Amino acid sequence: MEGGDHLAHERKKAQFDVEAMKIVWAGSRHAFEVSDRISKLVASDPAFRKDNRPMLSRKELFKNTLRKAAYAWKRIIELRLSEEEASKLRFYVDEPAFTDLHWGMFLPAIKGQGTEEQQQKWLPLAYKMQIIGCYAQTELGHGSNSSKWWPGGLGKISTHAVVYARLITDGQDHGVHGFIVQLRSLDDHSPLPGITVGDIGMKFGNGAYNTMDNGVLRFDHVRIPRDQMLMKVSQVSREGKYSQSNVPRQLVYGTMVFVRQTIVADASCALSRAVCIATRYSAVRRQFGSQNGGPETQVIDYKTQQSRLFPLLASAYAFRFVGEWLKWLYTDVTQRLQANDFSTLPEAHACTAGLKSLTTAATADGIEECRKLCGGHGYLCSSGLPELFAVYVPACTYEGDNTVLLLQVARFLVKTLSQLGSGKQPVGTTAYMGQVEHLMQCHCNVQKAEDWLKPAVILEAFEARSARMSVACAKNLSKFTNPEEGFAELSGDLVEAAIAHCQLIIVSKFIEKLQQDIPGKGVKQQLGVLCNIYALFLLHKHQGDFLSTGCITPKQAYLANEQLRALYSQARPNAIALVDAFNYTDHYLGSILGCYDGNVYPKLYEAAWKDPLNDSVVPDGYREYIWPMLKQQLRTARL
Ligand SMILES: CCCCCCCC/C=C\CCCCCCCCCCCCCCCC(=O)SCCNC(=O)CCNC(=O)[C@H](O)C(C)(C)COP(=O)(O)OP(=O)(O)OC[C@H]1O[C@@H](n2cnc3c(N)ncnc32)[C@H](O)[C@@H]1OP(=O)(O)O
Ligand SMILES: Cc1cc2nc3c(=O)[nH]c(=O)nc-3n(C[C@H](O)[C@H](O)[C@H](O)COP(=O)(O)OP(=O)(O)OC[C@H]3O[C@@H](n4cnc5c(N)ncnc54)[C@H](O)[C@@H]3O)c2cc1C
Repeated sequence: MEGGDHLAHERKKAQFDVEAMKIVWAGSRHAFEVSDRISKLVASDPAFRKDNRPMLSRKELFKNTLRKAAYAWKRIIELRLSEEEASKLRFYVDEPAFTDLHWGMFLPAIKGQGTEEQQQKWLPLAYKMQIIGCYAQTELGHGSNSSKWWPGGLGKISTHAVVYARLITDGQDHGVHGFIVQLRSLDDHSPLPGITVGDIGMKFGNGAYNTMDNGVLRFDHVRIPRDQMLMKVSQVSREGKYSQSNVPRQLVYGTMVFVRQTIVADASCALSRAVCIATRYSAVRRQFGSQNGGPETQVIDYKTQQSRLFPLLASAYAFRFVGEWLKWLYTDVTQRLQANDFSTLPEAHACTAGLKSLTTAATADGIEECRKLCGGHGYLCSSGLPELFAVYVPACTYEGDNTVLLLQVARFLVKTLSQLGSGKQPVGTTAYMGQVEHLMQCHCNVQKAEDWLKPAVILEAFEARSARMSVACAKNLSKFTNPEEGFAELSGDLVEAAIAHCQLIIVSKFIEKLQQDIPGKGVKQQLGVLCNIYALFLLHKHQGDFLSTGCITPKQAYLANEQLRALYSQARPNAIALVDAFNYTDHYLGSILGCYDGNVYPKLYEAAWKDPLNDSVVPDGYREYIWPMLKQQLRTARL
């Protein structure tokens, strides 16, 4: 079967308005229109070709990224793109570059930690890209103060960096502060005196994150002008006197709150991309199961395929909505900070850290699962999945190792519980802790499988599990005379309690989304199915927690699984339409297996012949190495 839409029969099965779902996914009609327009702009411009990335050497790859970045910037200026449009352009160009750190961390660090005066001096230069900055926090060896190691953009391109270093005045160590440091000459790009800087070397996977110049940086007696210390949080006077503003010191880490929030939104994009590929391919692929000489079974109809794929589809939507909410939370906390209200900063930190950890871990695992769901073809670069995995997986490490971040959440939970005694009522995502007495003894009253479809039932089960796990940790911690020793000893349990809390946040935000007015035929109903799949999949996966804390009975766990199977059957006819709703172009997906028309096999065949190895019938090296070997064996055989 050549040409045409090979997935048309699947698209006809949809029980909801796909166009309306596209708007829900994008966040608003305006966001959809911007995204749609920019994705087509990028897809139709050959300058943004990316299918050759895995074939290029590091130097070619990097130069190509510089070309794309310069070209993208030129187009942004020519087309007078807004900030929203420019960041969509970056998204669809789909290539990590030094510009990410410039726009995503260098600029926000100056905005968040610089004084008005500092912002006036540096931001215009940065906005016009007359200087290029990076974010230099991580060290080669922890606390060694020897070398910065890892900052993206540092290796070869940045002219400036926000460097995090200890401030010592009059022999007194005031802790870590941010400093704007010029690294390279603006004339010939050579490192300034006393500065050693370079790339740290090739990273995991071909193409992938190797478009980025992660760098190493050393200073030898480098003098930083006093007014280049970011001074919103604390200051050093001309006389060398150190003082602090009336704001919490934690604001020094504010850039991380911002970036972690964007990483959660990105997780839904990376996961939905992998899921789109695996879902379309699962509908195209037929394997075994033919009856009475009919066609073989589409692999998407195997229950095992559904039980691996549909929770990932549901997770992509769940991460989308929690990402939307997190953006709102971040905007809210930023407005409060501007009004000197710092009360919600700890919660914003805990939410961004915990959700970054959960969503990136699930997305990295999910991409790999999608590769397996595509069988052997998933391992081909032309499936798009190997590069997606390689480029995505460091998200589990950068912006804070995921386990370290969960420990931050655990500290926040323990602190919240300890404050209950003093009558402080928890708010926001920890409000449920205010009902801790009820949650410690409540009984789930599910009696039949459909009872698991009630949002209140699901919420109470997740709240009770989270509260009971946190309370158990707090009780165990109180047995230690040294709290830090206790925290270290119980860190495994604390991480699990933090995971339970963050899963509750994601489930509850999905449920809240469904309480909104959602237009479009069948759209809300499909989202309801996905929400229940997400919650019951988690419940099934973590049933050990739910059972051991006594939140549900074994019979109720069994009923949850029964309901989950029924939900998979409901999702099945809508699966292709649910991934179409992401509105990804074939260029962005970068995958033959996931192409919109499902015409997979001719495209795979054609792509194979484009591989450089197939440029000649006899490969380079044959004459040199193989032919003499064959000749030798022929001679031996004749003897
Ligand atoms: C080719 C095409 C190009 C196209 C171009 C087009 C042009 C583009 C135009 C527009 C484009 C726009 C694009 C934008 C793209 C954006 C993408 C951004 C991508 C970013 C990629 C990310 C790269 C990665 C960067 C990094 O990794 S940076 C390094 C990050 N490091 C960490 O995260 C370290 C983790 N460790 C911690 O977080 C530790 O907590 C700490 C901060 C190091 C502190 O540790 P310490 O031990 O000193 O303290 P703690 O005990 O941990 O905490 C003390 C108290 O502070 C509280 N706390 C901690 N952290 C925070 C925080 N972040 N916020 C608030 N509070 C915090 C903590 O709770 C403690 O409180 P207490 O009350 O208990 O005392
Ligand atoms: C692709 C990429 C891009 C990056 N970009 C930048 C950048 O632009 N700027 C920048 O400054 N940095 C950047 N980084 C560095 C990144 O932020 C760090 O790698 C990350 O914060 C983890 O720190 P680490 O490497 O020191 O890991 P470590 O802290 O050494 O972690 C190693 C292991 O120890 C465990 N561990 C560590 N501490 C604890 C603890 N307290 N309790 C329990 N377990 C613990 C961790 O869970 C992990 O398993 C980047 C990293 C990568 C991979």
